[in-house]
Amino acid sequence: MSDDEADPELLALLRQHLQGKLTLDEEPNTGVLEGAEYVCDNSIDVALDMRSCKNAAAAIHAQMEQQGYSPAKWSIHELHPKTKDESTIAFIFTMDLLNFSFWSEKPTATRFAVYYRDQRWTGYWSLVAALQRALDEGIPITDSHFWQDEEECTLDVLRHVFRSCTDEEMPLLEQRLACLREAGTVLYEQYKCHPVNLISAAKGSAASLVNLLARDFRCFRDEHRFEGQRKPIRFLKRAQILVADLWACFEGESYGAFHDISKITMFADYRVPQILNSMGCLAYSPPLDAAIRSKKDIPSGGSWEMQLRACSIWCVELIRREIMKQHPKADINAVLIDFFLYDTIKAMELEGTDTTPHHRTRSIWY
Ligand SMILES: Nc1nc2c(c(CN[C@H]3C=C[C@H](O)[C@@H]3O)cn2[C@@H]2O[C@H](COP(=O)(O)O)[C@@H](O)[C@H]2O)c(=O)[nH]1
Repeated sequence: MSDDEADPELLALLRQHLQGKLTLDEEPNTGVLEGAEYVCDNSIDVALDMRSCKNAAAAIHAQMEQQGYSPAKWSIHELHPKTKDESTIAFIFTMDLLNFSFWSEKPTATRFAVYYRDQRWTGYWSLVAALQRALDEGIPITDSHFWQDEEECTLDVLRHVFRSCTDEEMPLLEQRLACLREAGTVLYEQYKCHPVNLISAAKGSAASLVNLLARDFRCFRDEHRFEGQRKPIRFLKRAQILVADLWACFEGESYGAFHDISKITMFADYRVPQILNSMGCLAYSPPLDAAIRSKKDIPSGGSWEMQLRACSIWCVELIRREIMKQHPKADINAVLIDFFLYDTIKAMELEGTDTTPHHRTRSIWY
């Protein structure tokens, strides 16, 4: 299609709008699920196994029921903030700005770890622990003015904030500083220096908030072209998990009140594909399986990586639909299923029962 021809999807939307069927700003959508389905339908190295998805749906629902899985669980995690105010919004915004790429090839004893409250924290929890520790030490790490101050917020200060109790440094420190700088500038220029104004701008819509983050912050715009296609596929993982963390932390009230939270999909990271594969829901082609098992680097934005991310999103959506089919009254969405799967694979890792390794992609997207 030549550049001067309008996008057929846009034409369809405008036609519906003109026919009064759709008020554009009433039905915001992120496009993540549609993109995931498209890539999944065109994947040859990752496939969904429907029988395993059905079995997984039954098992996940039963365990979530048994554990009373709900948004309230989020605040129970000992490192997550407990107050329900603007400082918590700033904490969650900072956390999900930097919520990426903690994996290490080193063994547990020497991998990057943060020592805080008498414990060694690794992975995602090392991020949360480091932010809490910085605040305890009087470093305004969640303040966007600090992020913009090149005298105060230097790479060395960030090295101190994320200092490890081993010899390994936190991965991608320079990229993390760049994310803080960019976010500080955008918040200063467009949102009166505080992410609470982003939430207000979204007017209670989860999809709108995700779209605002992707539109205004380059470091949240997690979208990539699949096999040279013209239109990028949107994963928006950190934008989505930011909205989900707000929703869970505030238990769907106040700053976490989103009428369309069901529009948020699974967060395409490196942990949930791992458990979906170990449950038989995701199957890999022999070359991809071999690459993952031998912990080879899977390049960000490559076909394999996009198939892994998209099929994981679509797989969780099919599991969610199956749960709703088996239990029409279940109060479950993709966010809660995702949180449950992440926590489950982390528990399996702690017990040493996590069988296949997760895929290794180093990027700022997840
Ligand atoms: N899909 C998905 N990805 C998640 C999380 C979380 C933590 N969420 C907490 C909040 C509520 C939940 O109950 C969790 O307790 C982190 N990650 C991602 O995983 C990777 C870190 O892995 P590891 O290095 O092993 O800790 C990294 O890409 C990080 O961005 C999640 O929930 N879902």
